Amino acid sequence: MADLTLNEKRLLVALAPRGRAGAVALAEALETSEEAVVQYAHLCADRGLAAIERTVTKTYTLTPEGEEYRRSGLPERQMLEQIGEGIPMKDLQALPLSRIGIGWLRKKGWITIKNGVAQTIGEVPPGDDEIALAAPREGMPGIPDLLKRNLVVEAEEAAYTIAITPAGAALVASGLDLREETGTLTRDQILSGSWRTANLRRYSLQTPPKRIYPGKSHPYQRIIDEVKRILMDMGFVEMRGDIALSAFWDFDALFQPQDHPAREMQDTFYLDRTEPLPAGWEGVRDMHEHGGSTSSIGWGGVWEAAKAEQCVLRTHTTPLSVKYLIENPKPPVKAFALGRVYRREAIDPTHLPEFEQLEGIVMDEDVTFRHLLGYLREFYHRMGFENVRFRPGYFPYTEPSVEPEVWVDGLGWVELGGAGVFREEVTAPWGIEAPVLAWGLGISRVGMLKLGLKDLRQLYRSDIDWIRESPVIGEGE
Ligand SMILES: N[C@@H](Cc1ccccc1)C(=O)O
Repeated sequence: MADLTLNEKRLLVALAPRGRAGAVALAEALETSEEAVVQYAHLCADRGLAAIERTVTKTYTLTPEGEEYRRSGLPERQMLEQIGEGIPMKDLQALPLSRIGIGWLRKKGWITIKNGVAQTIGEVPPGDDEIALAAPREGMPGIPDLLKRNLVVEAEEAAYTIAITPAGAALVASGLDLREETGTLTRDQILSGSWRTANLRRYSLQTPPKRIYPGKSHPYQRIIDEVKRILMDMGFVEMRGDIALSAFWDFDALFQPQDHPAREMQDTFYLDRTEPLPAGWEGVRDMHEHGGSTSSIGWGGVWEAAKAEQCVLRTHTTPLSVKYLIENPKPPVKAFALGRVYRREAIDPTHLPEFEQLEGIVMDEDVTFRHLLGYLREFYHRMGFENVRFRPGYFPYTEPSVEPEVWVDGLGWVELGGAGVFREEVTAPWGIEAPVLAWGLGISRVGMLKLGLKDLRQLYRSDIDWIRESPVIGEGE
């Protein structure tokens, strides 16, 4: 029994001659608290050296009202003493305490009422309630009534009795080392060599340690970091940009017609501000109106600068790609952005008005649609999604376009965004000539799936228990 500490040994030694004793008495003998004794006893009990018995006693304290009645008698008793043999009801009602007393007098059958006169039944010995009120103790028959009348309150008190087991007694009989224990060695003890003779406290390998929760980032942030890491591993550089930008960048530069439904107020958050059009905007206007100098015929109609100048909260991260390509028009380009986007969605378990998108572009002399599918498949594989498939899609800025889907057990195919090859209508106004593969993928959905959540909103919670218990994802941690 090397792993008993001095405290448990002392408890056993104190217990041995008595066999069994109350924790309070033991605490006195060991000059410690009752709680400490119970704690040591539990450690002994775990090793089969002692047994603990817990008895709960109920105690009763009088309420102020109960205290008063204990002194002067219950209202019905006080009244009974005043009425004598008989009393007209209205005189009875005029007596002090009558509001409480009359009801009880009748209920207990101490009076009967005939023709407006209350008649007593003579002397009544104290009832169970009165006996209990004098000195309430557990088990008295009058207690429930006193509780109901709110004259006493009940409390529970636990008392512990500890008994030594034969194994415990044998251990004590075999002699226990009761020298002071050393928990942590000091420098002096090491230098002087006195550690050799010190009674070192042993480690208990059976006792489960207290759980500790070191600081860690939010589970969703971990996934975002993981996604960024994967893209960087795949050779992409990160692009960043503003959350608020003009509709020119969010829509027009992406060849989204000015009457496109996604541009409506009910789908997009418009800001009360405008931004001047950037240099080169005329190319975008021409593209919309007639296809510029390409073979495209554009959307036709008149392109309005005022609509393009309106600022919006970005509805996707794709404008970052166009801006980045304008600054880096020569291949090769491999860039990604992971950021928040905003749409006027009604909130439900799978829709939020703000969420994260992963945007990516690959521009090179001879990249094709097949490379695009390869990149997407590779990305999802690295994210842990084995099965990826592509369905034809439509976006005003890509041709061909696809919607990648991943298979999730229990959910089936889950759609995760869009992708395609940028149309000439997007790239030509800026003199970009090499093909550009592009995608915009919902990352909050991925986060939800990877964290096993059923509701997108849970991603943005800061529920501390959830965060504490959430597993650490990603490598290198
Ligand atoms: N921007 C699109 C996704 C997309 C990006 C790039 C190319 C094609 C599609 C969306 O929000 O859903």
